[in-house]
Amino acid sequence: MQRTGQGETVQGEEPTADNLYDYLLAPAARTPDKAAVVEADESGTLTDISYRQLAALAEQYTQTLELLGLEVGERIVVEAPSCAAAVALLLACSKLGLAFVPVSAQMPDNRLMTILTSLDAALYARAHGPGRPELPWAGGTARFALSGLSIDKAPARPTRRRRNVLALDTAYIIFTSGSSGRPKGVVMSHRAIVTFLRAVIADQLVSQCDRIASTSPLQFDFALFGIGLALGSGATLVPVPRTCLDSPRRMVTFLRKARVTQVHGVPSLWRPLLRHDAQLLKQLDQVRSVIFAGESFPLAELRRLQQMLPGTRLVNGYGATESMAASFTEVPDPLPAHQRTLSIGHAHRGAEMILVDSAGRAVTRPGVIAEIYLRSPALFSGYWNDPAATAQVLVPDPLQARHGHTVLRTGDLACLDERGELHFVGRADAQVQIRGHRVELGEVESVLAQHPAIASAAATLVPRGGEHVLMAGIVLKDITAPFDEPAALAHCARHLPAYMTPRRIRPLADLPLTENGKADRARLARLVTTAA
Ligand SMILES: Nc1ncnc2c1ncn2[C@@H]1O[C@H](COS(=O)(=O)NC(=O)C[C@H](N)c2ccccc2)[C@@H](O)[C@H]1O
Repeated sequence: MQRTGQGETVQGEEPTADNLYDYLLAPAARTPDKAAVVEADESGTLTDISYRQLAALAEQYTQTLELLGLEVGERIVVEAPSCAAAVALLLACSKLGLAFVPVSAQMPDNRLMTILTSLDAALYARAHGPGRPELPWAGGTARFALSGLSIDKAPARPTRRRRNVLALDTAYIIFTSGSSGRPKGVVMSHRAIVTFLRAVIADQLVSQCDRIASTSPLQFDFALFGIGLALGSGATLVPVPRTCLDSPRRMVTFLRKARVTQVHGVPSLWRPLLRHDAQLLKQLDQVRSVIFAGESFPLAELRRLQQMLPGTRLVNGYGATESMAASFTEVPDPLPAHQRTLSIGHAHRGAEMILVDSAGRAVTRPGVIAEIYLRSPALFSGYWNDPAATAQVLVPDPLQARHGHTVLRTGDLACLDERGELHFVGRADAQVQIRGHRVELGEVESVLAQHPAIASAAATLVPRGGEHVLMAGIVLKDITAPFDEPAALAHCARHLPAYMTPRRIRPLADLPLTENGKADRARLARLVTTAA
């Protein structure tokens, strides 16, 4: 449907431009009464929001936002859990060409202020609930819920010049902490995200009968992936309330009650279940597939998960926010006993991952570690207001420089196996040099996790007397058992060269995690240092 510029649409015609609103609400025409999003309230009561109801809520939000006369490209910062109202606000922003910038209620005030200020956001909209009384934000503010969107303070903005929303316009911006620590805004256009979703849905990752449980906070694009996969395929999104994630029993009870068939989550989502209540996993007989992403799934834990979910397809979703993702690879069932690394396979339809060495040459021989470059039509537009950082990662295609293509330099290291599939090795910047040797922290962690008494492990470097020493934190399978550090160190010495053996190994109650549920090596370094 062609937009007249006033935001109206001429009914009947297929949308010409890629737009996330048109793409995600297409099922509303075919199956209006089908559940689009399952809402859980505090008491745990589940309510279905149909595609028709979601479209109506999005329309209601659109009308309220339209009165503000915001120009295409203005930024709306949205503080909410993954829920129907947040999805409706994402749709309303997409329809008006406003950039949806999700943040979580757990984000510290100063980081939120940094994001609001660097974006010069037009509006800071938060889902109903306890606010942030001390937030010194002088811009536009709003609150929203299933009942509607109310503007508390209108932004002072020049009126909209009324132009169409283009496929190149920004659909959303995700802030990642980035290894440098300074938050970078990953700007994704409508064309990038719709192209990506069309490709992965064409790769049969989901069927429209699926009920997809999403467990990541909205500020993590794994949550947006769940929204896109569910609605783009006409399936049903089931956001899992944070309160259900802290207890294995509550999580399993929720997944069963919501009749979930596909579960999305980072590897650490499964750790408490695997450690304390693995038997509960047998109750998830309706779960047909699990998609994990964000970091390598420790193989010992992955094997255990596979045993407890017989017949369930486990999919390794690899990629970066700068392209949403790159590949989805089914874990072989059973995972061969000798396998030490996980395959990240081949890129999704329409994209290609290539290995490039430090001299800019393609690596095609198996077993050679080199950097992954991603060729794809679904790449991000750039980092918000940071052309220098953008130029570091959106680089000329090293294998076809003259064509003018730009490719994504992922900063990830991988190597090819005999079948031409890529295996993830680690982050180039997590590669550490110890006494002149290159050390893969991931390799130290996987050796530690093979120790019979150790459930999971994380390694990091801590400054010590002018140099950096390798330290490790571990979680015991039996936290009541005394930890035999010399035995664990001897285990490492048997499997690793001396320079890769940790100086100390510290037992911890849990491995520290980032807000997105990944191993937090910076926090680990502080923990193991103080414990020393
Ligand atoms: N399956 C992996 N094995 C091993 N290292 C990994 C893996 N998935 C990421 N990573 C790492 O995480 C980095 C990207 O981090 S990120 O930008 O925060 N994005 C994510 O973690 C999630 C990603 N956008 C995504 C969203 C939705 C579906 C799949 C993937 C990658 O460059 C890898 O280093």
